[in-house]
Amino acid sequence: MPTPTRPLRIGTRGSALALAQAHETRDRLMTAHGLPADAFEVVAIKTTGDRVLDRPLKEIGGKGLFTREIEDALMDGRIDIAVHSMKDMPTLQPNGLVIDCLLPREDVRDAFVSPHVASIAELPQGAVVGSSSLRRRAQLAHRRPDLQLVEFRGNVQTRLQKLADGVAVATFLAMAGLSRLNMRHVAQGSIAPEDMLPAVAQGAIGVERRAEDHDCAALLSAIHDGATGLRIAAERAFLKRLDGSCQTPIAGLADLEGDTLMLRGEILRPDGSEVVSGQRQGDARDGEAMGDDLARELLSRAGPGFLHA
Ligand SMILES: NCc1[nH]cc(CCC(=O)O)c1CC(=O)O
Repeated sequence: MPTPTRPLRIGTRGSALALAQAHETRDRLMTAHGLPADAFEVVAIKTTGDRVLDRPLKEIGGKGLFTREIEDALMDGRIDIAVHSMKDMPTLQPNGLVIDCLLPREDVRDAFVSPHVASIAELPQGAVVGSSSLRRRAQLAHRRPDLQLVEFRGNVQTRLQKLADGVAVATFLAMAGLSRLNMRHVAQGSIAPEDMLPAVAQGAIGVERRAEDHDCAALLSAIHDGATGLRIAAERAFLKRLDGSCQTPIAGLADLEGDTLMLRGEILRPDGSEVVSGQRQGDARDGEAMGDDLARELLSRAGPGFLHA
């Protein structure tokens, strides 16, 4: 809890997007509780994922590449809360930490980004596309096996520079990240979920705290978005059953209409040669069971070895 003598320390990664997300969290807390900006302090923390830029993420391996150091700081009391892209979060939090505060979700779609080409359909035969996301690579390879995929890591500016340098003719980014950076204009367009199902929890920000920190729990409950919470719970239950390692292309999206939740999910072979997809619809309160059940269905239809072949 912020006091006149000690501001509430908000931990996050140091990237422009992470800082924008931390500031959004701070602004929502200020508004909800009538607190001044100096009741908060944003603390930037470097993670392994930020440090190692010369290798594909799947090679560095391990879960929580972008989160471990931040969770350590939270457990040690060096920060009071941590702001995360839920897309990057492992499905289980370490003992003693909880995420029960989700901010209202941004645009869930992927953006098609290219200086020269308007859409996936208009990419010339054999064009070079940059992406380090296993999901996006597999989805694209499935739809356009002719395209050539190259690894593309780094922050948004780095990736745009690579496009300007001609390393690739197009890439993909989350619309949510571009929106939060006021950079939607760099996208040629957004891709409908029917054409490219987003990553589980894409566009959602979660705020993590120590489980026993009841002051922070009370502070955060005022900015929790219930609808986002229900959607993310269903999507992450789906992911958890699949035990989405970083090696597995998985996509999932839940939508809410009133009390009805619709969940779509898919798993792919990394080379895009096969996709298994399905959906569930039901009462939003059963979202986690739906996610688990859909994952079981996809696993059994895919057969043994699909995810790790
Ligand atoms: N894996 C990196 C990452 N984690 C969250 C976002 C974007 C913001 C979001 O999805 O909430 C991104 C970058 C991207 O996919 O373009």
